[in-house]
Amino acid sequence: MPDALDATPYDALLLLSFGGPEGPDDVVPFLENVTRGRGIPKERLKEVGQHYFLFDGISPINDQNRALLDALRKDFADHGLDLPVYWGNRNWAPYVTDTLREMTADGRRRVLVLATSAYASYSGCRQYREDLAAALATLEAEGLEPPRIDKLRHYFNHPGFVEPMLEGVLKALADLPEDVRAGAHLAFTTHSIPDTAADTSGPVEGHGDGGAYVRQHLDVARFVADAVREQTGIEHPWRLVYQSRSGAPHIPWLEPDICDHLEELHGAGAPAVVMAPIGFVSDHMEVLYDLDTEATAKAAELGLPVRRSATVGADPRFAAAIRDLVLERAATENGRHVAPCALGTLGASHDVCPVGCCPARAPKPAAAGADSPYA
Ligand SMILES: CC1=C(CCC(=O)O)c2cc3nc(cc4[nH]c(cc5[nH]c(cc1n2)c(C)c5CCC(=O)O)c(CCC(=O)O)c4C)C(CCC(=O)O)=C3C
Ligand SMILES: [Fe+2]
Repeated sequence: MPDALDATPYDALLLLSFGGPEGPDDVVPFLENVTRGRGIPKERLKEVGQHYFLFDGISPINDQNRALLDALRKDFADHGLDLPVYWGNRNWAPYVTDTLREMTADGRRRVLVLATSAYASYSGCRQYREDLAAALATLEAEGLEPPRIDKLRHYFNHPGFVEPMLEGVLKALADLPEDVRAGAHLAFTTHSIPDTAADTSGPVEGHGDGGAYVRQHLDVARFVADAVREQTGIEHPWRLVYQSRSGAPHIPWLEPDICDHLEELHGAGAPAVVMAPIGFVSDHMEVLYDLDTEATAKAAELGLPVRRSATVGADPRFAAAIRDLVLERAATENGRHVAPCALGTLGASHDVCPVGCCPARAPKPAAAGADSPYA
């Protein structure tokens, strides 16, 4: 047995995720949960419902989170880190409020949160902090004393997130027919978000110049493309593109869309494309439908060979990265400095979201940040 690791002052980790339907009857109530008050056109909702029905109404995201929980528990146990791991979601059971109620009953007082979004943005960060604040308010209204909550820093550039991704891109390239491999383009993809949300993502100092969301993705994309060149000796042209746009058509969202990009590359004579979903932590519905179904069909129609590289999922290196981040944060809370791990040029992200980070359209209380109403 290695020496026991210690996450004091933290006494639990909460995996906080999106949630997804687990059968046909869940699809409509799930979509209602997701879109409450968010102004998504009815047409878009019908369309997205069809994506889920194509897969028997089952989102892969819940099983992927169960696999990640197993990987985290195994990694912690193997390394003598005695830290219980819980799971709660925004939009489907187990709901985060219920999980926090259970954690309160179990006597947990200091909780660290791991969100299944790696980058800064309202949808990927502050909205989860709002969910936590709403859960805390509910529990307080029930007369309970819920734990104090902190959130782990963004891990988009942690080696345990980036290295499996790089390996996936190399594998996808190797899987292309040899005659088109050397000329293949890399299309790094992430979730499109409204331009205004992108521009105000991350801390206030970076607003107005494109924002942290795009900057962070570009840094990862460049790092991976450079590493591919170092390992293969071939310079593959690359671009950051977007997928899964929703919202009304007159509102600008990040572009180009992956399907338009494939068309453009084909028109320009590209012989093959690797689609690398660097914005996603696991192969959830956006990856299975928007890339593996829609974009892959588009490529087939064009006669363009494509491969889709793997997401990090429950890779043991990712679980190890989370252990590293937990211990890093615990050390900081104890007044000790440890050099934070980060690849690329941006350095490690902040531990505590500053005031004004990734603002909402309509301000709401958000926990686990400098503007949290909770201690
Ligand atoms: C940045 C971002 C991530 C982070 C990346 C990450 O965390 O991985 C993410 C994750 C996810 N989004 C998901 C599903 C949906 N997102 C929607 C809607 C929206 N997402 C947005 C952004 C993001 N979304 C935005 C700006 C909207 C518009 C409405 C709004 O402003 O809130 C809608 C409504 C229908 C539609 O319009 O698509 C659905 C069904 C699932 C579950 C998939 C599964 O079931 O496997 C996951 C993990
Ligand atoms: Fe989404």
